[in-house]
Amino acid sequence: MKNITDDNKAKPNNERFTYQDDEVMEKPFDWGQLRRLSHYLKPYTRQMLPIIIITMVLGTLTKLAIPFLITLAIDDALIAGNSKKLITIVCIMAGVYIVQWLANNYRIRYMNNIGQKVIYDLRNDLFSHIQQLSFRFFDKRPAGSVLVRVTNDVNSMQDLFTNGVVNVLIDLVQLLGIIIILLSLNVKLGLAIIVTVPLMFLVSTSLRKRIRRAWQDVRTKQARINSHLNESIQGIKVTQAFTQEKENIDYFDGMNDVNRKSWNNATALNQSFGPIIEVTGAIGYCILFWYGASLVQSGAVTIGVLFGFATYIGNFWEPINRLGQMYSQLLIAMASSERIFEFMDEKPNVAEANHAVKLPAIKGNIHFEDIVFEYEKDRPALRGINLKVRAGQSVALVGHTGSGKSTIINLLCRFYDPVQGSVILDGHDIRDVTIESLRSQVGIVLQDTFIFSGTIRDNIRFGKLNATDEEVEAAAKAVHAHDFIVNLPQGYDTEVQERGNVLSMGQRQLLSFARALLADPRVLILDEATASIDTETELKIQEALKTLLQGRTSFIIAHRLSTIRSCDNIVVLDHGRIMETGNHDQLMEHQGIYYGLIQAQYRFLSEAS
Ligand SMILES: Nc1ncnc2c1ncn2[C@@H]1O[C@H](COP(=O)(O)OP(=O)(O)OP(=O)(O)O)[C@@H](O)[C@H]1O
Repeated sequence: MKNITDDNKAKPNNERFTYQDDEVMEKPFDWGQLRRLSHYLKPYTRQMLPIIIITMVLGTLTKLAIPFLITLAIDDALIAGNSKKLITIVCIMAGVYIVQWLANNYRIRYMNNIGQKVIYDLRNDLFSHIQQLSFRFFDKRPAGSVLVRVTNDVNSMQDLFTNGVVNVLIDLVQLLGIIIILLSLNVKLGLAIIVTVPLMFLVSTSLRKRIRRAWQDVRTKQARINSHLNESIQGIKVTQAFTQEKENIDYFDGMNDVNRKSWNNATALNQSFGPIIEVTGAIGYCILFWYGASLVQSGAVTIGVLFGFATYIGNFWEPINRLGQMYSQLLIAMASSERIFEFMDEKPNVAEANHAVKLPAIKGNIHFEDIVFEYEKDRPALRGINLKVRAGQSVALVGHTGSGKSTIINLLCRFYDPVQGSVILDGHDIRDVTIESLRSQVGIVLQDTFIFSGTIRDNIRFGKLNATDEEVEAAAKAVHAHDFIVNLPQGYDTEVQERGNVLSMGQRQLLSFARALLADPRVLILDEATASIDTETELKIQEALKTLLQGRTSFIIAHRLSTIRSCDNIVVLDHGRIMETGNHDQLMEHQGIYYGLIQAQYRFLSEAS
């Protein structure tokens, strides 16, 4: 195992974890955030209020009644030797306990239900918001860190919403009731005991800040573990292929250990609340029996009142203790809510303009006008791109790796906005139209075909959710996917998993063709779509593509130049600039970069064979 200290244990070669999770550590307690959280309770307040009030009144009254009944039982029944009265009081006490139990039981069940609804709303809001965020947001974050916020962070709100809020109200009312009763039973004795409360608050306040930081630290460490876990599982093939399992295990062990220590630290601090309450409670009892005994001797209070006091004090520390615990819970929830709202406040970089209109059915005329684009400041990925594409034309984008081919496509789909210039589609600047109406008319088959968990049929239907089974099969047949699908154990109903592990690369690409065909877009983008299909399948695909591309504006990024020969226009990119345009014959005649690329590919193929 690596010899690493706690502070840097999880850090070796770990730049990928230095994302914003570390930045929330030093923020002060934010009441605005608490208010914001309370908005989630708002829709249920009307429903909740009567129940809370009734159960609160019942719970408080019954709680306060017991010590009072004990005082009566001792002074008026036991000492006075009135057994009939004693039986009556005991029966009333039993009734009071039953009412108390029923009220609490109902409240807990009811609040659990409301709490779950709030969590459901919060999680849905967060998920919906994340769905709207732009590629830039995901470029900056490992998938695991996003995952943690939707799962762990939302979960940690559970306690706050299920019982926390109501318990605080009940405890505060109970506390107030007990203080009033203690003072009305005997002012001096009451004051002597209540005086211990500020002492307790003083000590516990100093703990609060540390506890809050400790829980934030736990969340950060957990987020790192989840991020790493996510990467490890996604990259397991690479890890095993490079026999890096041991390295990975050691690395994980380091993170896991740091997480354990961070958790221990937070819970230890949390636990220190309990003893503070106990010690203060013990001081209260000492005062009661020391000072109370002298009051009994002088006849200022009865023995019954002293016992009543003792029971009230028991009940007095209980809500204070719970309030302390609740405070810790609140701090945990605050740490998580900061992280949740940080995402919620994230604005999509590619935002829909207020004046955005629905893009009408397009023909597919596209104009890239003086485009400059950079992913990172001062590192342009595209410079001065001017390109006109007529409706129905097929355009091939070629160039060395990193020359900007995919970036052009990213701008056309409005995954990013250009730093300068505009993309004009049928006379509309694409920033002036709704994103949904734009993307629904631009189909894309990405290099990295993503297969969702579900059936093959569902995966094809992703292109058009209301497509009939016949339409799904027709699309599959058109791209020659039907044959392999019907040979699967359950045909179109075969379940595939995330990343499509039961399918070969070629099969996945065929599925994504079917998906794109079903969507029937006016503009179709194929990003290296034929790169991993064998020669026989490729011939089939070429046939299908002819039909698929018919009458659509299409962009094809293919490294194998043989596949784009028949394109109407070939655009050669280099370092983010357009260097040449023309059809195959024109560019070959020109003997420029394209010619060089073709020569190089021929040389490579003949050397390989
Ligand atoms: N998300 C990103 N964040 C930062 N830089 C990026 C990002 N995506 C691409 N780049 C950079 O932008 C430049 C153009 O990348 P692009 O993906 O468009 O190239 P490409 O021609 O499609 O390459 P390839 O043929 O390898 O797919 C490259 O220098 C690349 O490193």
